[in-house]
Amino acid sequence: MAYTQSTTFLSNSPRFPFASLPNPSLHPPSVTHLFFRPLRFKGVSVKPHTPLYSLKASMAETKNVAVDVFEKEDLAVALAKYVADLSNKFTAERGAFTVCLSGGSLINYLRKLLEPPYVDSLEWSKWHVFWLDERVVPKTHEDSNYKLAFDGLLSKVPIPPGNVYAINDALSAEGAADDYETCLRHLVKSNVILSSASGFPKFDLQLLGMGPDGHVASLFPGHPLLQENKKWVTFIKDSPKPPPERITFTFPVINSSAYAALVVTGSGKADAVHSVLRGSQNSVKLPAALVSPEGELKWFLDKGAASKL
Ligand SMILES: O=C1O[C@H](COP(=O)(O)O)[C@@H](O)[C@H](O)[C@H]1O
Repeated sequence: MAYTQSTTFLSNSPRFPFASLPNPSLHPPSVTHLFFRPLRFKGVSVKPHTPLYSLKASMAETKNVAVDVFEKEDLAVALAKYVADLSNKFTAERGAFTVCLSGGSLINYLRKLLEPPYVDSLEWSKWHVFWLDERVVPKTHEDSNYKLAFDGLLSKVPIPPGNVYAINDALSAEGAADDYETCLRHLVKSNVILSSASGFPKFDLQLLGMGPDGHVASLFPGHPLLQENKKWVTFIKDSPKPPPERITFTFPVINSSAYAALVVTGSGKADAVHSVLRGSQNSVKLPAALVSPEGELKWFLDKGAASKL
């Protein structure tokens, strides 16, 4: 017998040494465990892209949240499939796929897109790539989110250069934010980016990371920018994480997207993950808890990030 769905097996298995396996009786009513996926054992590795376990969370503001926990390598496989499926869906439906990247660890987790079957089969020419946030540094600087994505992904796939919308690095933070918003408004007018009923741009997919403090894009805990509800793109000059000057999408833009994924790994983020997914309704919300897209939100966690759930 190579399969099991028993939580007892998982708890006892040396391969899956969860200190705190999800226990439905411990959860607030807002988070319910749906099921444990079948896992193979006896020397056979976990099926590619099979989550170790999945949670379904219905957070206050978000109707549709899924949380999958993976071995690190499986996370990259699953994320590639998720992005590829959405690329296929949107390119078939409307001949374009608008995808927004974050910086940080996310880019490395997209690496499987550079392998078969995706590298040769995706309609890269129909991709339009944007950034949720960018540091106000030259594009050649080590801190540049553009450089990170270019070196790790974009330079290796045939996306037309004109479809890669980098932030203007010759401008001040304020100027670059205004310039990027103008660019987005133009692309909404020309129907490259769809428009949501609320009037904000509706990207097909936004790929977010989360810092150990719970920040997403360049929206940091307790910062007044969390309340910005008019601008599409704004700037920050006092980012608690260096470099201090950045531009960032605002929450109304993040939350207008059709699909959003939060890719979070490492035990250093376990407290923030716990606060976002298990925090009480009355507690102060970390920025990641304010991610609430019109469409679907999916969390990709590794065991470390999920270790306090
Ligand atoms: O500064 C930033 O940090 C976040 C999180 O990065 P990670 O390395 O902890 O995953 C990232 O999503 C954001 O784009 C970046 O500017």
